[in-house]
Amino acid sequence: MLRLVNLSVDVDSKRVLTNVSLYVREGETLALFGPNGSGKSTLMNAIIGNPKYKIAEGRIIFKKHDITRIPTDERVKLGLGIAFQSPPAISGIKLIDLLRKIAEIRGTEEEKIYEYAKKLKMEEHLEREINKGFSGGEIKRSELLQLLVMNPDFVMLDEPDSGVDLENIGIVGKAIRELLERDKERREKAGIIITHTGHILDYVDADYGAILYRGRIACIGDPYEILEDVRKFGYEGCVEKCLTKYRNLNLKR
Ligand SMILES: Nc1ncnc2c1ncn2[C@@H]1O[C@H](COP(=O)(O)OP(=O)(O)OP(=O)(O)O)[C@@H](O)[C@H]1O
Repeated sequence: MLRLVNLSVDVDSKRVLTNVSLYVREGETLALFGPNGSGKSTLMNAIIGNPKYKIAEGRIIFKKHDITRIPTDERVKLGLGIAFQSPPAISGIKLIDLLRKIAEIRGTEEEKIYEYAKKLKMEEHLEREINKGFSGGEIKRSELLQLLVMNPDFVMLDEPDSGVDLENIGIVGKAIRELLERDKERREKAGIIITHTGHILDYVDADYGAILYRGRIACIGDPYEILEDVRKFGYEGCVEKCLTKYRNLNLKR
C-alpha cells in the first residue's frame, strides 16, 4: 500500500534520512522504533508532504501512485492521515468546528463526532480552541479524534502513547484499533506507529517492526522481539544483533 524507495530527506539543508526503503502492505501495521533524533518524525512528515522536509532522492509510492512531489492535500485525499507528535495549538478555531469540517469533507455523520469524542473522553474539549491549553495526553486524544472523524486508509501515528497515563492508554489503544480496522471489509487499511515504550503494542497488533538508526533503516523484524532486544541491549546492541543475523543469513546463502 505504501512503498518508500531509497528515500533521502533534508531538513534545513541537513540530511536527516538516507536511502530509506520500506513497505507496508494492505492490512499491515508497522511499528517504527529508533532513538531520539534518528529521523522517525522526519519520515512521517516526508510521507505526508510537509514542505519543510525536502525529498532529496527517492520516491514515495502510495496505492500505486507516485506521491513524491504532490501536495499534502492531495495525499490526504488519496487516504493518508497523520497524528502528529506535537501539533500546534490553533487560536480562534474550536475543535468542534474543525471536526465538523472534516466530517463534511469525508462524509462522516455528525453524530459520530460526539460518539468518538465520548469514547476518547474529549466531550468537554469540543468547544475549546484546538489544542489550546490541552495537556499532553489530551493533545494525543485530540489528534486521534480528528483521525477517527477523517477515517483515512493509512494512518501514521507519531508516539500516540507518550505522555498518556495508564488509565487512558486503554482508551487510546482502542481508538487506534478502531482506526486500523473500521470498514476493513470494504477497504484496506494499514499504518505506521512510532513508539518508544511499546505500551501501545499491548492493544494494537503490529505485524512487523523496524528500527531507524541515524537516519537509516537498520533492522526489520518481529516488533515484540525488537522491543525486547532494545530493552536488553539498547539500540546500538540491538542494531548490531540484527546486522550479525543478516550477515549470517548471507553467509549461509
Ligand atoms: N529544522 C531543523 N533543522 C535542523 N535539524 C533538524 C530540524 N528538524 C529536525 N532536525 C533534526 O533531524 C533529526 C531527526 O529529528 P526527528 O524529529 O525526525 O527525530 P525522531 O527520531 O522523531 O526523534 P524523537 O524520538 O526524539 O521524537 C534530529 O537530529 C533533529 O534535530
